Amino acid sequence: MALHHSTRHAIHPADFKGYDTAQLREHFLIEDLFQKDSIQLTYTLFDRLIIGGVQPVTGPVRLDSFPTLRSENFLDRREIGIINISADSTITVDGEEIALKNKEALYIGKGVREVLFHPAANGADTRFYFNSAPAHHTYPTRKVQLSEAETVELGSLETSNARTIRKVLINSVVETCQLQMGITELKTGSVWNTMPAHTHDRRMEAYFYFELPQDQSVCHFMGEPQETRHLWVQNQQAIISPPWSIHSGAGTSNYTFIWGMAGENLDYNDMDKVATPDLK
Ligand SMILES: O=C(O)C(=O)C[C@H](O)C(=O)CO
Ligand SMILES: [Zn+2]
Repeated sequence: MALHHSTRHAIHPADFKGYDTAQLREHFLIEDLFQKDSIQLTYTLFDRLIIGGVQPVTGPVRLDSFPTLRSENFLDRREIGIINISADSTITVDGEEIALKNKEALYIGKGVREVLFHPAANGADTRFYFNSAPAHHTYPTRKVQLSEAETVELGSLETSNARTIRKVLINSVVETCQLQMGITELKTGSVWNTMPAHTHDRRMEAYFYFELPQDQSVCHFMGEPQETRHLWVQNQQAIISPPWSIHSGAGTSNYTFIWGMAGENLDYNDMDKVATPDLK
């Protein structure tokens, strides 16, 4: 089976305070999301979100179940949101072929039996990033184009945080049980995402950084607002953000990232913002 999985446990913020660099990276950074012809996934016990990457090269890659799920099919009790971060390609959902251009998203509801990720027809590099959460209702499979996303412009060049937030899988656009996903693009010259920072105790979140130019990195900040730590993140790596943690980063250049959330509600604006001078 071309699927590699690992589990990350939920961490108490009092323990988090004592972690050194290696422990922070072991528990919160996902470094290896793409391997030829396989699915690489991390099952986190924060809201049981699965964070994964698929890189089909020589043929289709099937989204198989794995022992942790104890279900016949991956989506027997789950929903999934997939974003194409590469060349135009296709995904087959129970026999129906769906074409996805770069940055287009696909929501697949609970109960689908077979999902196949196909390499691009012209042999171009093909990569899909996905988040999956437990689901208790079946909502229809739906492709979402970037033009359909709820889009907001935030920040400014003066504060180095001018960015476009595209809420792609959000309840004003598509029905989901608990998943929300979107794409935030930093403008040239802007480096700070999610500043002012926030927490949302009702939801955990994952950030996947990409389109980071070669030799550039993002310094990601996490932790309770008065007890923050940082991790250096490279292109196409992801961070698990517990509900009690801020999630904000500054790059050595601009970049793009996909955010995904699961938890208690579907209210994107349910955030506890932290005034920047209060961060420690
Ligand atoms: O740059 C931002 O601000 C974001 O993209 C924020 C995320 O969407 C988020 O943290 C949602 O809770
Ligand atoms: Zn957030």
